Amino acid sequence: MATPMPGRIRVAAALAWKAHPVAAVGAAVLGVLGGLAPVATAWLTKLVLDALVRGDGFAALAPAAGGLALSGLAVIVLPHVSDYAKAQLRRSICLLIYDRLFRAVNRHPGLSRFETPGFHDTLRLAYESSHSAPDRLVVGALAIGQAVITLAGFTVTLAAVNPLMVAVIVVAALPSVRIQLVLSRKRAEVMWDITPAMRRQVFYGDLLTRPEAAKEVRLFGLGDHLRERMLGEVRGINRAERDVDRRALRSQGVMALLGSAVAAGGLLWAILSAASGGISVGDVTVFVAAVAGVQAALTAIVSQWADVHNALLMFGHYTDVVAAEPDLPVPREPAALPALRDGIELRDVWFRYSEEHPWILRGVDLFIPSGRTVALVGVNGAGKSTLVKLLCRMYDPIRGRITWDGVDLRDADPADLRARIGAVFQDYMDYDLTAAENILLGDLTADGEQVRDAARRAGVHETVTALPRGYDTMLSRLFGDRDEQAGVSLSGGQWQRLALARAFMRQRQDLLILDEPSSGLDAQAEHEVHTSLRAYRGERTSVLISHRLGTVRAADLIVVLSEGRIAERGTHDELMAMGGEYARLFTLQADGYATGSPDGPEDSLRTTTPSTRSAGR
Ligand SMILES: Nc1ncnc2c1ncn2[C@@H]1O[C@H](COP(=O)(O)OP(=O)(O)OP(=O)(O)O)[C@@H](O)[C@H]1O
Repeated sequence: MATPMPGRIRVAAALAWKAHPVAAVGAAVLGVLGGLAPVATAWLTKLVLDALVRGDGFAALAPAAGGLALSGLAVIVLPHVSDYAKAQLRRSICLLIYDRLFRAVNRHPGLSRFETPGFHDTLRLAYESSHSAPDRLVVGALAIGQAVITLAGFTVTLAAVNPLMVAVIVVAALPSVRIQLVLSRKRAEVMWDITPAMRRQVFYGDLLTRPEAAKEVRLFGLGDHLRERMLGEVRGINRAERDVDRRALRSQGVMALLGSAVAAGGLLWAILSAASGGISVGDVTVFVAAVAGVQAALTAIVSQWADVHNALLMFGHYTDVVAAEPDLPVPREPAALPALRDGIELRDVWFRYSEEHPWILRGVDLFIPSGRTVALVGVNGAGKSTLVKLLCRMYDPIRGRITWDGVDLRDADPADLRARIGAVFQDYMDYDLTAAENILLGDLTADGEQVRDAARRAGVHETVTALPRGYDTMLSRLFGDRDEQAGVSLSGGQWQRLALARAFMRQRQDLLILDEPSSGLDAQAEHEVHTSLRAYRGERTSVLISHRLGTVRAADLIVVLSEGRIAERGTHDELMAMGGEYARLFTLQADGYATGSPDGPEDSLRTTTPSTRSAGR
């Protein structure tokens, strides 16, 4: 739910105070002095001029002249000091707000928030505006404070010379205030409306620039098509922004004309009054300064207020993200999750990604005994990866429950659960970091020996040591050392082995989840990895997903998922004897190898296998 405006102001003020109290107070004090300086200058100028006209001696003039020199100095110096304090404040707020924003993002233990477009847009706007919105809020509020002080000083000044003029200027400024507020709301609305287009623009831009996409973009000749689509988005964004700018230009132009007419009328009155002896020459100068000062202060207040208002609207995205409840409920006192003894049980588990999506799992009952290997097989979209995401508690079942030795996963802290799990997902990550860091991310507390050990087990140690800088080689074409060494990129299968090594880093793991762990490996490598995995799995509980049925035949239990339901279960021999879907698929693959069919085992599976991630690299 959106945080109300007063709440946002409170949050922004608290942020400024927390970020840098000295800079915040300094900026406020400098703002007050900066607001008073022009008024003091105008008054002192009047005093000096009137004294000169009266023919007073230097002694009588000296205090006012000295004061004038000082206030002139203040008018020149204060803005610089104030800018320094505000910049200091801005940097500190930026640091603090990034910290809070990403803490809030990390508070969501599950995935659902990241897959909700609305939240995604809010997050993006919060991130993009977080380095500017709070700063604009605080700096804008300080500028308003300063302008209010100047306004008050000049209003009193003006009232002393011509009270009617005060009323005329204020009334003339009122429509401008209203217009600025409407405009700032409109700008925030436009910003929200164009966010999806901006996301698409970034997406197309990424496709045109990312090395991963460059291959297909060239192969299919997509460059111009993608460029056009990106430009289409930019044109749409520009149109929306231009419409608001035009509105602003029209209304602000009218307001500027009105202000000039009022100022010209005032000047005429002052000159005529001075000519007829109604007011002094000093009064004319102070009057002219006051009219300009009041108008400038009102303009500053109005435009700053519009900016503050707009920043408040944008800041609302930050407060929304920070206030959002975790996507999965985490109990205050989570149940302990000791090492797995009996097993993990899914009892009548139903799941869909949202109410708009179809059911993906429909009443799954499954027991994964401790120390055993359970293989999940089934056609594309059967729900295998979804099931393992539920095991990691990336989502909670909509109905039914999953228990870990009898403890409902909903009662556990997801962090405790994940500390007990090692996993390689089908869509594992390649990190643009060094080879060692790519593995170390599996357990940040580990040392170099553990990293090498995991690499050996995943069969990637030799590959890594052969790299230009061994484990310290940057595995990135984007972030290589500019002068010395271009980054190195690995093959799909090598990346996959690194992901395996990362999963092996979890020392306390009780459950090993392998979702297509060898999809990108050559036959020899696949054989080695599976031998190594079998040895490594040892007594560990593991869940293995693979479309290559030869790799799952040794599993203690093979489960065939079909349209979210368990269609068959048993050992390889039992399922073959049953003569159902598993037997059909297995025979299809085996025949492909045996007959050397031109369709081959891989092709015969193409109706059922996913296009693996590495295949796309
Ligand atoms: N984040 C998501 N949001 C919405 N739908 C999703 C999401 N992830 C998966 N799905 C849908 O859920 C269904 C099951 O997907 P899942 O990845 O679990 O299948 P799978 O059995 O692992 O398939 P594959 O063999 O192709 O990897 C698919 O229809 C997919 O479109």
